[in-house]
Amino acid sequence: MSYETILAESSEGIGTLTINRPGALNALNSQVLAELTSAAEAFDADPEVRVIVITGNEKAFAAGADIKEMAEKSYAEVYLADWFAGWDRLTRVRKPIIAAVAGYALGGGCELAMMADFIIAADTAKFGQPEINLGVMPGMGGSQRLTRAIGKAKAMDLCLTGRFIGAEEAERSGLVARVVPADELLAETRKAAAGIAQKSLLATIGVKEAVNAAFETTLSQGLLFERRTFHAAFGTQDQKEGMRAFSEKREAKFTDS
Ligand SMILES: CC(C)=CC(=O)SCCNC(=O)CCNC(=O)[C@H](O)C(C)(C)COP(=O)(O)OP(=O)(O)OC[C@H]1O[C@@H](n2cnc3c(N)ncnc32)[C@H](O)[C@@H]1OP(=O)(O)O
Repeated sequence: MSYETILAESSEGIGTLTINRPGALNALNSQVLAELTSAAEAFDADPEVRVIVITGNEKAFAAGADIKEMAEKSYAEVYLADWFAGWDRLTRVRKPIIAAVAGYALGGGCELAMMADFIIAADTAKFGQPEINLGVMPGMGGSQRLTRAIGKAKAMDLCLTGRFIGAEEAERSGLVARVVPADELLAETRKAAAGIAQKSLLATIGVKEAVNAAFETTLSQGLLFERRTFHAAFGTQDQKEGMRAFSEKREAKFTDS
């Protein structure tokens, strides 16, 4: 499958999606939405792919939803088309997704990064929700995911002032999992992805579902979900292999069974 606004390639169990609209700082238009979500779904269905990486270029992960595409839309148009609802497709991908962010991750770009399971940021990364400067507000999850990630005070600060934060503040705030030198971003992200790709896919999907459940359920429901998912692991060959390999002091060879 070939795409115009993204590059999709896979090797060694890692599917990489690179947003490719450099002239517009990777602004997320409808075509990017359609292509990125379709490509992510294709990787999700591809047995050769075990982890997905979403990235941009050194100047921008994505400088937001495409302002020029939206500017003249009416309320009826965006409401009836349920503008941005299509991004929910990405959050239904079951395999782990890592966002590798360098440069600007603003508005929809920051929101896209937060749809990933975790973010690895270059020291050049700049995050923000500047929609307020355009007379609107976040619309791809910023008011919800940012608040859950960094708490009310900081989310209010970013969404109300529109200020940008650097990678270090983003890591301190809990938005970003790790910060790495810009020229090592892709190598470090691939290293993290390769490590995850070695694990049992049954276990990685279990982890993803359980951690995400923490945002959707009460503590007691979440703990029960975690425990039942943990119990289910004992029905897999991968649990036997993982625990035997430990006792036999060797690397486990998981078979996703
Ligand atoms: C509304 C919702 C729900 C979500 C959103 O995401 S709204 C968008 C939020 N993002 C922003 O408001 C950021 C907009 N961009 C900027 O403020 C600046 O581009 C910058 C600070 C990120 C970088 O400034 P710089 O001077 O380095 O680069 P520019 O000359 O401004 O940009 C280069 C080129 O890219 C086009 N561009 C940048 N961002 C967008 C965008 N979000 N949508 C559409 N186009 C964008 C910019 O117009 C310029 O292209 P032209 O030279 O052809 O005008």
